[in-house]
Amino acid sequence: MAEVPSVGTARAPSPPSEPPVAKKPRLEAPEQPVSLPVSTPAFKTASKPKQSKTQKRRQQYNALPEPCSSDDVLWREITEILGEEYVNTNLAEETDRLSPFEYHQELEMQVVAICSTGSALATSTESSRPWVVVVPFCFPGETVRVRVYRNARLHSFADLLEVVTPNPEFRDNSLVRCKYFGTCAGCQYQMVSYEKQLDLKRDVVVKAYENFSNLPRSAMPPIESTMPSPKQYEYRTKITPHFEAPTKSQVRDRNSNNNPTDRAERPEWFDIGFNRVGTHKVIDIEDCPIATPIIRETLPAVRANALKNIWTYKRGVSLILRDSLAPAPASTTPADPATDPDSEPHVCITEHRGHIREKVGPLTFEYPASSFFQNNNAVLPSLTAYVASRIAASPGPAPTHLVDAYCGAGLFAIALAPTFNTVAGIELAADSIRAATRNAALNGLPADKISFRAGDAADIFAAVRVDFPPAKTVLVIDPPRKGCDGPFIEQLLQFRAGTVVYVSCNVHTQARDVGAIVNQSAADGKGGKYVLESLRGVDLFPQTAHVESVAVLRLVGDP
Ligand SMILES: C[S@@+](CC[C@H](N)C(=O)[O-])C[C@H]1O[C@@H](n2cnc3c(N)ncnc32)[C@H](O)[C@@H]1O
Repeated sequence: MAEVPSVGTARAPSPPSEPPVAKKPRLEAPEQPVSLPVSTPAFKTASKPKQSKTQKRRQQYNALPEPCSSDDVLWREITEILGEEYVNTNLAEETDRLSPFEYHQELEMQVVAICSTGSALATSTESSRPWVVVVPFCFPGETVRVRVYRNARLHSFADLLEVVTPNPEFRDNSLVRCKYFGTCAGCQYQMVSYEKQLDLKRDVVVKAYENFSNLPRSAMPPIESTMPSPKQYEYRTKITPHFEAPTKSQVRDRNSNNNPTDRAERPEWFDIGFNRVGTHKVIDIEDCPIATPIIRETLPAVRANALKNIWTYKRGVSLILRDSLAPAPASTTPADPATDPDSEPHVCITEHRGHIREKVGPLTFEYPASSFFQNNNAVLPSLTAYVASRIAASPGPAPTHLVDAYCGAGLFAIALAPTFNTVAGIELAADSIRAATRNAALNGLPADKISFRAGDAADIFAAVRVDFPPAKTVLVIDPPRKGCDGPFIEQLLQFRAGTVVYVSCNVHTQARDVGAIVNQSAADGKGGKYVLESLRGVDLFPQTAHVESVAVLRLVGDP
């Protein structure tokens, strides 16, 4: 028997089944991907009659998951296991919520697949009907004992109780380095060799493009092996442990207790850390081995301080611990390209209003602690070098102009700038734009070569239309998890940059957007069409199921 993570606390039972009110949607593939908001209607729709809360809840209960959401990713993989016909029949006959399993029923199951969310999908030959059970921390080929804690549409969620038959192809429990692994929701794969983790992440990219891009296989390039992170532990440069404030009754209890010794102790309800797997409940975490050394060293003091002040908090708090290089003696001096970031002294910034300084290869970046920057510094030199190499592989004349949409503090714009004549970046967050402008100067890039503006990403096209020759322009896009919106894709197709590099922290919305760009460019008759030239996952978060992805699109044919 393999050692298994401890089981979570008892969970609330599933909500009672509500009678469905509307016919359920079927699963037939839509002619156009349902999720593409590529054109917004030019007309105003009639205002809908107001719904009661119950009606809204019923509608949500009956609706299929929002396209490209993690529920949707799970749902598609469940459908693949059960078969579309079976799923459609159950939806039509409204038998999709008739679970064969009771709340807290214990079962032995066979794991048949690993889902892109990192959980395993299991079935049982003893089940009275085909049904999938979603279980964390196990792998295909394993027999596991589980306890059901929630029933949903044609699937249930369960805690792992025991791995009855482990699969050594995936599992080596001696690799686990964290005492919270199996309870904390942060990591999924500590018991998997790093090589295998990279393979699992490649599979996520493959499945994302199969399920969400609406592209035929012939339009997909061979998907490269996942780019590894040089550090597999102690890489995370930012963590945000959180805790709940005391409730009114906890405050009352404390005030009625006159014993000062008791008052000084840690209240038994006080937990500070990350969520317990499968819940929104915080568990107490004293150390996080994927965080950088300075963050691990600082965490005990930050926890102690939160505990000292716990009775002053009125609502839950999310703390921040961010790794930074110690402030430069004079931060306006250009970065010393020879210095290795690991050999410089680090500090941990715990103030949202603090400032971070970070080196990516020879480049220096400074930005406010509360704003976005990639959380794995160790892999950034390989990531930016890979993007540069894909751009350089352009078959035509070398590109001269670069647009960095969703540019944050200027990571890609600044790292790629040396081979371009002119660079423009755009970003919604004004403080990130101020940081990007300053970072360009810090790295010796003149303002007449590189400029940044605050605004919606779609606005960049109006700004560069006159001066940037589309065929010699590279467009880098790195949007948030929800991907690009319709107006942005419309503008992108209108502008038709020679190369588009799409960097993404959500390969599912990336697949949807890339599919839209490829398919629409072939159909809109505006000259040239985009082909997906390369696709590669990048591991920014070892030990977790998360994968980032870089897709390169090239405009081919006469523009
Ligand atoms: C995944 S981050 C990438 C940042 C940057 N490329 C980097 O690697 O550091 C996405 C960025 O998009 C910005 N953003 C979100 N919505 C946006 C929009 N509609 N237009 C422009 N920027 C946006 C966010 O503020 C965030 O900085």
